[in-house]
Amino acid sequence: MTSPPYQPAPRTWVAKFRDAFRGIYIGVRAQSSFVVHLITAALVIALAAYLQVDVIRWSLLLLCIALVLAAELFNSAIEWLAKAIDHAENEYLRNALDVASGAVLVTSIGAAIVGGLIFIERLTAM
Ligand SMILES: Nc1ncnc2c1ncn2[C@@H]1O[C@H](COP(=O)(O)OP(=O)(O)OP(=O)(O)O)[C@@H](O)[C@H]1O
Repeated sequence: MTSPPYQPAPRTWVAKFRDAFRGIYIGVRAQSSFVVHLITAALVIALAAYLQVDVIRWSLLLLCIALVLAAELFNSAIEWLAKAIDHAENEYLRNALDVASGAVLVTSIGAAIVGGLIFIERLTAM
């Protein structure tokens, strides 16, 4: 027997933001690798402050951090969906989960390259 379709009540903007922050909280809690990303982000911010990078480089570094964290949140969302769809082994879910992990890897490599270029340029100019 299938359940009737769930129809959420219309939400206020406050409720939309509350749900979005709830999503961030759940996404962070579900991903053990978030700790690594947060520690890396803190180190990048500390190094950028120490090296006094300019506003353009600050923007690039913060954008990279946001991209990696957003990719992790999407990865977490797909993991929750996968759990809802099937608890048995499923080749399609395996592909979806691996593609989502690949997306996190791609953004992390890109962020590492951008951060590396910015810090190497600043350090060699000192
Ligand atoms: N239902 C399934 N059917 C087939 N393969 C699966 C299934 N669930 C998970 N997997 C495989 O196991 C891997 C890890 O699954 P999952 O991402 O849920 O675990 P995790 O330890 O929470 O991962 P992460 O370290 O990204 O948090 C997936 O990338 C996928 O290859």
